Amino acid sequence: MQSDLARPNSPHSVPLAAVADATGGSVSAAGAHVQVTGVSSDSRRVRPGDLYVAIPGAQRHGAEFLPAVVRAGAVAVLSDAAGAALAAEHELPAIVVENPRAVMSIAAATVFGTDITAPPLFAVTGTNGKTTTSYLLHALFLSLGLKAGLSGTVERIVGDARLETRLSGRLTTPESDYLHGLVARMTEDGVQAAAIEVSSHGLDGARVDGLPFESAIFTNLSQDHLDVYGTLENYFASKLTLFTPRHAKRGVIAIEDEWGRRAAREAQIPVVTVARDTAEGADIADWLLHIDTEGLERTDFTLRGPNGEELTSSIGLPGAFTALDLSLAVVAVIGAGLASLDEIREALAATDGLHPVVPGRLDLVSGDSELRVYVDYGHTAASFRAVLHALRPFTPGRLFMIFGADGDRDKGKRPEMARAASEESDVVIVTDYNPRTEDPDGIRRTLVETIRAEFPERELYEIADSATGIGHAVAMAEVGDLIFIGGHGHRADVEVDGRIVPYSAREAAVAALREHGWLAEQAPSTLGSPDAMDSTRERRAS
Ligand SMILES: CC(=O)N[C@H]1[C@@H](OP(=O)(O)OP(=O)(O)OC[C@H]2O[C@@H](n3ccc(=O)[nH]c3=O)[C@H](O)[C@@H]2O)O[C@H](CO)[C@@H](O)[C@@H]1O[C@H](C)C(=O)N[C@@H](C)C(=O)N[C@H](CCC(=O)O)C(=O)O
Ligand SMILES: Nc1ncnc2c1ncn2[C@@H]1O[C@H](COP(=O)(O)OP(=O)(O)OP(=O)(O)O)[C@@H](O)[C@H]1O
Repeated sequence: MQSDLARPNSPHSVPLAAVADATGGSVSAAGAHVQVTGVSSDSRRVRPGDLYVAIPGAQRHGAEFLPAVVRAGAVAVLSDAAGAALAAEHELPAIVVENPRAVMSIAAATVFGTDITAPPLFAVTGTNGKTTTSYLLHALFLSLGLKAGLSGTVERIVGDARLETRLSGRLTTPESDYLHGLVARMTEDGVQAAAIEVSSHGLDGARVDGLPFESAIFTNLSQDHLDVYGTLENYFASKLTLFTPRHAKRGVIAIEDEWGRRAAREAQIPVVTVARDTAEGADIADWLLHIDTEGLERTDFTLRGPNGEELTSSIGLPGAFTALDLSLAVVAVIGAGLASLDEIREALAATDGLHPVVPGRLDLVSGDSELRVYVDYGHTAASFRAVLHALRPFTPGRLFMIFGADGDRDKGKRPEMARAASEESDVVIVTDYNPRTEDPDGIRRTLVETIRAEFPERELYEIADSATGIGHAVAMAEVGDLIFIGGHGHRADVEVDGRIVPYSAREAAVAALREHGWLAEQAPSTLGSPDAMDSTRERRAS
């Protein structure tokens, strides 16, 4: 596992006793003169000089990995009594606390120095749009001439350096030791502003504790993760903890439905609200977004502030919701004092709007082929609706929707996903998505039965293999049609029967487009680069 970006290159040395003081733990006598230079809760990331945080997890106790941790050069342990006893067997000094995960952020902040200095950090939470809004923030920072950072589902970015999450533990919101190390590295590398995706799991797991967020953004809330939370109310309560002084100085909240309005009412920090002028919350929003023109290539908008100030600009993505995500980013940047509206207007005007690259979200994988094919990571009913609604008006032919549902996650959301997938599309192809340890036939059955019962007129195919389903859609498609592949997004693998198997819907789509003559043969390295992709510009012989 690579971990380089989440570590400062020149770490400081901190007395173990100082970490014990900060965490309120007791340190064994052997630790009196020990110095630590890093913190890790994952044995696979331990470096010489580290304090290893041995966490009792649901699957394992981190102390099980002490032999590997010692070999990797850890010099001390922070753990509960059971972990500390095992550490003594390995002659490692230990700080003993009741709940190691709860205080890990304090240890990490003390060692990595993030309690003293950090770039302005912008947190983004919500069911849909965390990744999108984080990339829009990142693109906005860059357009303002700032050195920028990002941490999210797809990758971690520090200036020009990038690390994919599949190489760094996969979590959208990594553990606090990782995040504090990453922020320390950002400081060291001169990053001037960073966007951090914050999941509800991250909030509950104390993963963002101790990070001084200048601003916290709430995009929206809809059904997801009810396997963990039981009710939307509990899920909402988890998200809302971000909007407290413990985490953030101020907030920016989209108030397009009752969840957003409640978030604004119940937040315990000063918040500013944003809504489209057509949305339910428009009458009370501080900032109003008007969509001037929608298209597949760009969305033109005007954002009006509470004092009559205006920003007319555009975003190089389809969907009014992407303009809303950008508005949240703009208002957060202004609120945090990072730039004025005039400076943002000037920066965006210089490039005729913002042209972000959001990996795996509304990702046009067909280049300039006459058949448009999008791959997208969205895997909730709300995101299906938002995207299909945005694409429908610009699809003169048939709209193909290819999707499946996650295994081992919130089974209750599957029927609503099937509805959302079918409402505005003409052809629906249900495939396997990411079954994990669940029986994929059973997952498809729920989706297919819902569509058959509620949309009997819909042209429906059940094709287990995702690549075959994509191939089938491309083979049937004609000029004017549009294919939307929901779920896989940026991912290059899926979990089947508990095993990680390589699979890229993006590559499957490009291969099918080539096979059926929509795209000329190209070297794979040009994949996804519209300029480099030759369209056959001829109607495929059907
Ligand atoms: C429910 C949950 O979030 N669990 C997370 C939690 O697991 P856990 O506390 O049970 O830990 P464990 O696996 O028993 O391991 C105990 C300790 O041993 C350590 N260990 C483990 C193995 C090893 O070889 N060496 C080692 O040191 C672990 O780092 C950990 O410190 O801590 C682990 C270590 O960080 C995470 O990998 C694990 O995420 C699991 C895999 C997961 O799937 N989490 C998902 C639900 C999640 O957090 N998702 C959200 C995004 C949700 C969304 O919006 O879509 C996210 O932020 O990613
Ligand atoms: N404001 C929004 N409202 C509804 N859908 C949105 C919004 N912003 C983005 N989306 C769509 O939602 C889906 C998920 O987007 P994105 O990956 O940015 O969200 P996320 O919160 O990071 O999701 P995840 O936690 O699953 O990674 C995509 O289809 C994206 O186009």
